[in-house]
Formats: sequence, structure tokens, C-alpha cells
Amino acid sequence: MKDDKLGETTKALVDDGGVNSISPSLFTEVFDAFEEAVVITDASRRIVYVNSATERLFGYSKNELYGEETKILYADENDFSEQGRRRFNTSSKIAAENYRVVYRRSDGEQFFGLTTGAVMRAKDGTVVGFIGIVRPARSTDQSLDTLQKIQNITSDVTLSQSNKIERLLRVGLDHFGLEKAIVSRIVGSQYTIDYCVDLKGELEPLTTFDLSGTYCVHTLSAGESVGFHFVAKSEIQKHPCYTNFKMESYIGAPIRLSGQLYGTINFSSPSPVEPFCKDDHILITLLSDTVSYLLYKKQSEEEMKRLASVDGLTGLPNRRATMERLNELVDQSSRFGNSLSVLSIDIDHFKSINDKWGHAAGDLALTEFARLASEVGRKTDFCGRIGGEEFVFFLPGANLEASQKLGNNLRKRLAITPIDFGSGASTTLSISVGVAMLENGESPESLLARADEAMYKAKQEGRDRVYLASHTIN
Ligand SMILES: Nc1nc2c(ncn2[C@@H]2O[C@H](COP(=O)(O)OP(=O)(O)OP(=O)(O)O)[C@@H](O)[C@H]2O)c(=O)[nH]1
Repeated sequence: MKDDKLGETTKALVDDGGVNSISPSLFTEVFDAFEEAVVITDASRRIVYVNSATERLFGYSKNELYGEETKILYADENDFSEQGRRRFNTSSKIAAENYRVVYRRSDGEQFFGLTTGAVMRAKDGTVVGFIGIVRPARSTDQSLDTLQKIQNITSDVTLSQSNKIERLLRVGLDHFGLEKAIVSRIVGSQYTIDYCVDLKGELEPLTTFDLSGTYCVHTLSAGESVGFHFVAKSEIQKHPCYTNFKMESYIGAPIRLSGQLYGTINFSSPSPVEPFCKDDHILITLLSDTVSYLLYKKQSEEEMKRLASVDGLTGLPNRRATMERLNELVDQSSRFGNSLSVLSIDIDHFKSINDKWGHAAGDLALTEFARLASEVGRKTDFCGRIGGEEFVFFLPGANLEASQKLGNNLRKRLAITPIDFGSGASTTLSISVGVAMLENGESPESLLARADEAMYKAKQEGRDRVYLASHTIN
């Protein structure tokens, strides 16, 4: 409500006898429904009426306040005498202006209040009192503190991007004084929790909802930050989001990534809160931009990691990633006493393919081999390229017999799958395979060396066969 309008409204309540002549029940009828604190004074700034919101906000009962100067509400007496008097004096010209002042509750706690004030005039124009409307504003100190925390998190090189996002959600929860924080991923009509922090521990990442039944559908249709501080009293009180989740307060903003919608960042709570102010909307937009930047960095890092571990030609894990996986598997098998077998595979006479049909044909043969190799074996089996035409298979839980079977299956598949180089040229591949099974306390290097040794034996014995390694090489 604008101050000038406020003045007009109060005029109707006041007669020439001043504010004291009005029955408090009339004020109560008008102002008790307000969510803001309403304080009415006489012309000497003594309180004649406060509404219930004032009692809640300042922690005083009506009777404790009636007759007191409004000084009792200010944290700083100077504000009462200077700031207050600028507005609350009989010749005040200040009308349509919101201002912030530090107030003090009955328990001594201080808070910033966003205040609107007006002079109350009787019908003949004489000033009979003042009316002030106060709602708590988050303090500048708190906003600065929040900004500082955001900066500390984003600049911390020891944190992963995911850790940073989770910490930002906590900072947002603290700032808004809410209970649940979510970064959602939205694809089509599906809303998935990507990250969450829930003080009640009820939310879990990867939970999905139908977007149309969430609060975020309002954020998306607005295309910018949206806040509801008391949903039961808002225009969305009948929306399924309220029936589904029963959150009274919500503030959310869309997250865009590389120009596309990614999802939302949102904070909510089953209890109503004070109305969200402009600063809150600026802050959630800043959080959304920061999360978007972190998600972008995370995706870039993942892509770089993927590229660094994948063989560019075949798409199989490269030597580095393959050796890492072998180390992990040997470690797991040694700890849990499970078997682990390794196949060392070398394509026979591969050089002749290059020589006969060119390097591109050799590349095609390697790609086709990788495709067929990926089709044999179980989901838990691992196939990697460790050199030119050298590949390995790691088979967790498999013994020599099962590994030999896989080697032979692959040989058979290759034998019946000609690779077409165009212009009528084609060939099938044969492989020499060495198999070794992890022995007690054996190192990854030794296991692989035994499989290689067995593969060379297969070559020596005429190629196109599987050879089983015997014992540890000393
Ligand atoms: N086209 C192509 N050829 C490759 C690639 N990497 C390695 N090679 C070739 O693979 C061939 C390997 O040949 P060799 O090690 O002599 O063995 P081979 O001809 O397979 O004979 P055996 O292993 O003894 O059966 C070499 O000619 C390499 O140039 C690649 O990425 N693409």
C-alpha cells in the first residue's frame, strides 16, 4: 500500500477527536488481518494501537506497548529522534517512501525493518497521529555475510563442483531461513532432484516428480525468480504443488546452462515466512547463475576426463584407464577373495591388413574388432585397448575355464564376421589370446605379464588360439 493512500485510508477512521477517540476494535477489525506490523500513535508518537503482527514481531503484548513512545521499538534512540521524526512530525512532507531502520525486540534481539509511514489527519486536515507499517528486512550485514560465503565457496580449489553446489544450497537455506534446498534437473515434463539439502532428511537425490505438480512450474512460467511466503494465502493455494508438498514458503529461480533450460534452484519450508524482498530475488538469481557456472565446469571436467581415458579410434578405454581399472579390480579381488582373470589379445598378422589395404582399412579392422569384443562377455567384464592391435579383457569372478570360453567365443565371432573395406575387399580377423588368473598376493603387473606371456605362446604355437598361463613368473 502506498503511503499517500495509507493516509487517505486512515482519514476515514479518524474523527476530530483524534486517534484516541476511535474504538480499538475498529482498528483491530481493519489491521489484524495484516501480515505486517501496524503501529498507530497519537500526535506525540505515543502508541495507541498495535495489531497482532506487531505483538509477534516485537515480542510485546498490546498492553505493554499502549501509552509507550515508539522509542521502545527502536534499537538506536537516534533513529527514533532523527529518522523517525523526519517522517512522524506534524509538518512531514515525506510520503511515498520505504526506509530501513534497526528495531529491537522485547528480548533485545535487533533486526532491520522495512518501514512505511504516514501522517493521519482528521477530516478537517489536522494531524491527529501517525501510522507505521513494519516488516522485517534481511539485514545488509546478513546479505554481505551471505555474499562472502558464496565467494569463499566458489573460490575454494579444494572442493569439487558438486561439493560447492551442496554448500551453496546450505548457504541459501541459512539465508532464507528455510528447510529444503533443491537443484532440479528438468527434462520435458520430468522434474528430478539433482542435488538437495534437507534439514529434515526427507528429500533424496534422483527422486522424480511430474513437473506440473511442483512449485517450480510457476518459476518456469515466470521465466525468473518467484517467491511465495505464505502459499495458503496466495494465488497458488489451489495448485497441485500445494496439495502434493504442503510447503507454505518457496523461492525458486530457473537455471540455464549454455542458453538452454537445465532446471531450477529452489528453497522451501512447510512454515510461512516473512514476505520475500527484492534482495532475496537478487540473491536467488545470483545462486542460480553460480550453480549454472559450476554445473558447466563439472560437465567440462567430466568431458575432459572422458576424453583422457578413451581411445579415440575404438571408443574403448585407453591404456591409462585400462591399467587404472586393473589396479582397482586386483585390489577388490585380493580384499574379497574373488577370482579375477585377464585375457591378453593380439590380432594376428595385423600388419598385413595395413600393408594390403592401407592404414584406413587397418583402422576400420580395429574399430570392428572393438565393436565385436564389446558384444561378447558380461556387463561386468571390461575390455580396453592397451596398444596398437593389443587388447585386454578383465573378467571379475571368472576362472581360467570361463575365460578360455570367452576367448574362443570371440575367436568364433571374428571368424564369421568379414570386415568390408569396400570395392569388394574384405577379410576376417583371427586373434591369439593368453589367459591368466590372479594368484594369491599377485600384483597387477605380474598378472598382466603372465597373460602376455601366454599370448606370445599362442602366437608361437601357430596363432588363432587361446593359451592358458601356468604359474607366477619369477
Ligand atoms: N591401421 C592401424 N594400424 C595400427 C595401429 N596401431 C598399430 N598398428 C599397426 O599394427 C601392426 C602390428 O604389427 P606387428 O606387431 O608386426 O604384428 P602383426 O602384424 O599383428 O603380427 P603378429 O602379431 O605377429 O601376428 C603394425 O603394422 C602397426 O603399424 C592403428 O591404430 N591403426
